[in-house]
Amino acid sequence: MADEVLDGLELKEQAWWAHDAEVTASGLFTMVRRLPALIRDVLVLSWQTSRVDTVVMMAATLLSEIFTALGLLATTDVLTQLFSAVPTAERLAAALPGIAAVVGAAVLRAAFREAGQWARDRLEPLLTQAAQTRLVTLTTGVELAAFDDPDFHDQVQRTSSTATRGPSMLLWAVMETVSGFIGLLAVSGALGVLHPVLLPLILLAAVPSTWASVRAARVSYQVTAGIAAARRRQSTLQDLMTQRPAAAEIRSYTMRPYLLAEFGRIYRWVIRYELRAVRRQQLAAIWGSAFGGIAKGLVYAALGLLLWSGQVVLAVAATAVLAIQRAGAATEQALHGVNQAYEAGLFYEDYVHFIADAAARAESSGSTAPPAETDRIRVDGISFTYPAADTPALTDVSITVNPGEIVALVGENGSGKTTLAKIIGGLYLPQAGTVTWGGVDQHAIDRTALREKIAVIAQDFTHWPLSAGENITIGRHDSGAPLDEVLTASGADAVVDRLPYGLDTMLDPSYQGGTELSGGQWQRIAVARGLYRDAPLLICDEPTAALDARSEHAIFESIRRHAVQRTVLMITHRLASVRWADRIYVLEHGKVIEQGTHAALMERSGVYAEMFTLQSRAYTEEG
Ligand SMILES: Nc1ncnc2c1ncn2[C@@H]1O[C@H](COP(=O)(O)OP(=O)(O)OP(=O)(O)O)[C@@H](O)[C@H]1O
Repeated sequence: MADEVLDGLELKEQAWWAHDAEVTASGLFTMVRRLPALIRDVLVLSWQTSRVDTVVMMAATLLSEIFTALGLLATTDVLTQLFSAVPTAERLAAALPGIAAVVGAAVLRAAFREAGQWARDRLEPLLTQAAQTRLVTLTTGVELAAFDDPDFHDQVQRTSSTATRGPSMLLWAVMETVSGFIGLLAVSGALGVLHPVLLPLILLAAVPSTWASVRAARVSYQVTAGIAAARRRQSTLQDLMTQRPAAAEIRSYTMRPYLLAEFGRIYRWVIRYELRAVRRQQLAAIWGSAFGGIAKGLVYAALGLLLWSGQVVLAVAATAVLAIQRAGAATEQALHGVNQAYEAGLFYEDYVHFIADAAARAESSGSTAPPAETDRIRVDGISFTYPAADTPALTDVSITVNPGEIVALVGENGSGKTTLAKIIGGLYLPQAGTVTWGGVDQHAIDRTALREKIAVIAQDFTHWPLSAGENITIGRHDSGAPLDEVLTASGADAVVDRLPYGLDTMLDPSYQGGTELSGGQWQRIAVARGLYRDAPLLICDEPTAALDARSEHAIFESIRRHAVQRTVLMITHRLASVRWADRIYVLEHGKVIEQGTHAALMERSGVYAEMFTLQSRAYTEEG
C-alpha cells in the first residue's frame, strides 16, 4: 500500500503543527518546567467548578497517603519488635498498640481514599462539562473568518476530543504524583534506617520503566496530533453517511461505493499510522521491562550483599523486603504520576493553546453605541479576501444605503453580493476601506449592539432542530414584533396551521414528534425569523429563491411594507422584484460596475438592462 492517500490534502504540513512539533519535541523536563502553569490553570478550573469537591479530593488524598505512611511506619515498628529476636508473649503484648495503630491507619486510609475517590468521581463530569462549556463559549465568540480557516477547524477537532479528558487527567496525575512522593518519603525513613544505599538503588530501578512510559506518552500524543485532520475528514464523512440531510442524495447519486471507498481509504491511513505507533510503544515497553527487571534484580542483589557483609542483620530482613517493595511501589506511583502529568500536560497544553488562540481570534468590538435608527450606511472603497482564497471577493467597493431606502444588490453568481452584505452586517471585517454608520466607523461601534439593529434573512439560513416557534423567535425570544403579524406577513401562518402541534412542533423528524418542512415552507419560516427580529436594517439574501410565484410576490410586498419605517438591503436574482428599489448596485467579479434606479439602469443599456431583458423575455416568450 503506497503512502498515497491524504498527502497533498488535509495531511500536508500545517502552520498549527509548528506548535505540535514544539510540544512533541519537548522532553520530560521541558514539560515538567511547563507543568506548574498548567497545574495552576487546572486547579483554578477545578476550584471554579466545585470548591467543595476540590478541597475534599485534595485533603482526602493527602490524608489517605499520610495514613498509608503512618501504617507503614507502624508495621515496620511491629515487625522489628516481633522479629528482632525470638517472639515471646511479652513482645507480642508490647507490639499490640503498634498492631492497633496498623489497623487504625489502614481503616482511616481506606476511608479517606474512598472520600477522595467520591469527590474525584463527582469532579470528573463537572470538569469535563466546564471544559466543554469554555470551548463552546469561545468558539461562538471568534471572528466568523476563523471558520474559513482549516487550522481553526483542526484545533477545534483535537481540542473537542481532548478537552473532555485533559483537565481531569492532569488533576488525577498530580494527585497520583503527590501520593507517590508522600509514600516514598515515608518509606525512605525506614530504608534510610536499614541502609542508605538502598533508596538511590530503588530510584534507579524505576528509571527504565519511566523512560518507556514517557516515550509511550509522546508517541500517543504525536499520533493524536498527526491524525487530527484525517479524523476530522473521517467524522465529517461519517456524519454525512449516518445522518439525514445527505441520505437522499447518497442514494439518488449512487454515491455509496464512492463514499465507502473514501471512508476506507482514510481508515486505512489512520490505522497504519496508529499501528506504527503501537509498535514503537511496544518496543519501548519491552526495553523498559527488560532493563527494569535487571535493575530490580540488582536491588535485591545489593540487599543480599548487605546481608552477606553483615551490614543488615537477618532479623530485619522481612522489614527490608517489605520496605523495598513499598518503596518500589511508591516510586513507580510517583513516576507514573509524573508521566501521566506529562501526557495529560501535552493534551492539556493543546487545550490551553486553543483557548489562547480562540481568545486571540475573538471578535473585536468598539464601544460606541450604534445609531438609534439605522442612519446612513456608507461603504467606502472596501476590499476583502477570504482567508482561504487567493483572489479578492470584493475590490474597492463603495455603496450608500440611506435610512428608509430599499437598496438592491444584483449580479451574477460569485460576484460578491453575499460577501458585501455580510460585511455590512458586521460579520466580516474588510481588509481595506471603511463602513460607517451615521458617520461613525463600524470598528468603533459595539458589534453586538450593532447586530441588534440588523435582521438577516440569509441565503443559507439554519434549520434549527427546535420548535417552529423557536425557529422564528430565536435570538429575540419575547422581544420581537407581534408574532401574529409576522406569521401573516411571511406566509408562515399557513405553514404553522398545518403542523400537528402548531408553533410547538419540532422541526426535525429525527427527534420524537418532529416533522420536516419543504424548502419553500422553511423559507417562509426564515422570512418570519427576519421580520420578527424587528430591526431597523433588514438584509435579505435571496429570500424567495424556493418560493412559488404567489408566495414570492406576497413576500416582496410584505418586505416593501416592512421597509416603510426601516431600511432594506436586498439581494436577489429575480430582477422583476428589484424594480421598485430606490437604488440598484450591479456587481461583477467583486466590483460595482453599475448603479442607479431601475429606469436609469435600463436607459444605460448596460449589464443590468441586458440581464433584465433576458429574464423578462424568458417570461413573455414562454408565457
Ligand atoms: N468562505 C469562503 N471562502 C473562500 N471563498 C469564498 C467564501 N465564500 C465565498 N467565497 C468566494 O467569494 C466570491 C464571492 O462570493 P459571494 O457568496 O459573495 O457571491 P454572490 O454574489 O453572493 O453569489 P451568489 O449569487 O451565487 O449567491 C466567490 O468567488 C466565492 O467563491
